[in-house]
Amino acid sequence: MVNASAAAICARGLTKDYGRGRGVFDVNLEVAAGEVLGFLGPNGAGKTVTMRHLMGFIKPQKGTVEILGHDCFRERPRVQARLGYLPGENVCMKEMTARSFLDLMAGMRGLRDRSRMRELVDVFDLDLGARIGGMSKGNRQKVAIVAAFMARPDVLLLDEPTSGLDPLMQERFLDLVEEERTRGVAILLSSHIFEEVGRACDRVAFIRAGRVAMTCTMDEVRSMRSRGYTIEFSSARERSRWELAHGNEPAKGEARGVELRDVRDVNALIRELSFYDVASVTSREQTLEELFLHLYEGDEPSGQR
Ligand SMILES: Nc1ncnc2c1ncn2[C@@H]1O[C@H](COP(=O)(O)OP(=O)(O)OP(=O)(O)O)[C@@H](O)[C@H]1O
Repeated sequence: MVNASAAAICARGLTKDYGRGRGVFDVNLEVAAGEVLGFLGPNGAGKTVTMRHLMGFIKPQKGTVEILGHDCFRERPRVQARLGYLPGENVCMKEMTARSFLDLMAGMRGLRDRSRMRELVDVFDLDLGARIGGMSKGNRQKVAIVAAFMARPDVLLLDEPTSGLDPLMQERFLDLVEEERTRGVAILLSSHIFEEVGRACDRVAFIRAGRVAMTCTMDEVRSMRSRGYTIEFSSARERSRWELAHGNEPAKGEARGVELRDVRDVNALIRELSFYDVASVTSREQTLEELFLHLYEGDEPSGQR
């Protein structure tokens, strides 16, 4: 079990400038034991560079990166002995079978107890006799997952972990993350899949152009989310009346529905609708994707109603 007192994963002021605006700049991250931090951001934002620093592969230009209180670069063997890393790019050796690759990785880690490896092979329905080079992307990803989790690490760095997995295997993977979190593991999970982050993570850090633009808890995310409403008027004429009152050109045809996004004040909406003949109102919560879209697009948050 991990010591729960200090942050298990900690980056402070992490900077690596590759020139022309590429790299990571003054990145601060903390993940506690038993916590899953989602790491979201567009392509090239700096997620993998940050993870590779945490793995001790790269020396920070400025700032510090520590895992379980140890400097990731200077104390690399000590740090790596306690963490599991699932790289975004799969680097399994192609000529080996899954069994020989996992045996090699276990040997390198000095892992004697192979019971967890066998459990994970069963969970992910992995064919140990298959040659890695002949595997599908998803099956290669399963090999990498078993390799990352089999030593029961205290810290997990997961770079786009479900890429290539089918929906059933994605489910199993998310169950595994939950199990590890309950065991007290600190987990940093980078992803482009908002739904996955919403399900698996306690907090989310959003990185853009190498800088952490926002960090918040999933509870904060939930309270920031607005709701969308679909109003179905009793007739197309009634819908046109609504559109005109809102300065919109009424749509032609017989459609009776109107979509409203980002509704903050539901009472104001209900009061307004009382002047119309409404057939039905249905509501929908803004998705995590819609909430963060402005960060992807580089815009300011869209005006809230
Ligand atoms: N060794 C390197 N030399 C020069 N530039 C690099 C190097 N490694 C990464 N970069 C640049 O740093 C930036 C961040 O890359 P990174 O791989 O961390 O993005 P990412 O957030 O993981 O993106 P993706 O979602 O596409 O995987 C990119 O502009 C990338 O081109």
